[in-house]
Amino acid sequence: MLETRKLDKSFGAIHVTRHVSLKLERGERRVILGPNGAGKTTLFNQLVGELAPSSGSIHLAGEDVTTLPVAKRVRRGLSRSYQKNTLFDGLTVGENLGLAAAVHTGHATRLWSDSLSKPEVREIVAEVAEQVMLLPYLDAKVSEISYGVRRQLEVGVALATRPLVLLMDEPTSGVGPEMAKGFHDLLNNLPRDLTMLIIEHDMDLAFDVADTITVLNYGEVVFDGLPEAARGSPMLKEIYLGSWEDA
Ligand SMILES: Nc1ncnc2c1ncn2[C@@H]1O[C@H](COP(=O)(O)OP(=O)(O)OP(=O)(O)O)[C@@H](O)[C@H]1O
Repeated sequence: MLETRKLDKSFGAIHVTRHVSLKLERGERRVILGPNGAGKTTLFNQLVGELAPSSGSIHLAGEDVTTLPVAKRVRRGLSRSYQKNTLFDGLTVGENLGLAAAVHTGHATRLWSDSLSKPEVREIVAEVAEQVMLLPYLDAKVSEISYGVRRQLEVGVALATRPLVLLMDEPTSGVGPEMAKGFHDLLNNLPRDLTMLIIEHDMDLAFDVADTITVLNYGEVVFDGLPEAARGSPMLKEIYLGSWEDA
């Protein structure tokens, strides 16, 4: 469903992504782990289309999307949720979901209240709000919701485009352990055919959510396999300088 082939990225003399080849099957949930500076965000930015790779290619559902801009990738089914997501603070949770759905379904009009009343848009809002547990907050203004609920809404906005692949960059960063656990449950309850790639620093999320784990170190894939195998790997323990044992 999502594949990278020998992806490389350098910033001048700094080689940040080194021959990264990944292959995610439909419905696979993969977590990309790595210590600070391993190149996780740089890889994420290439996948979403914000950064052009120096060489190599990116494929979505069998098509080469390496040179496609962000919006075109979203239209092809590659959606992302991350802190930089622009939520509209003055609008409600439901309106934010509705606008994302309206743009995706081609119902976006100048008068956005018209767009939101379209049956197809309302249907997506109801479905997504349930998926990301936002039903109690639909009428709340974004400026009034908690940080944790914002993170749920960011995932909801990404899901409102009905993606094939959902990319997330550190979805629980800045969220306390209890809320993070709730967030992991939320991810686990998303439709099984949705392919997910999650960039993460925290190993707890990897073990709670991942079908497969990829570990980057100095821009290179140093592990690619099942969570159980990652847990027992001395090399990975070393990379994480002992923090592995806290997981
Ligand atoms: N635009 C840039 N120009 C130069 N170097 C960069 C640029 N972007 C990233 N780097 C370097 O690439 C390396 C990897 O950075 P990146 O942010 O991708 O790592 P990361 O694994 O996401 O780290 P963290 O967990 O700290 O966010 C770092 O050494 C960083 O300084």
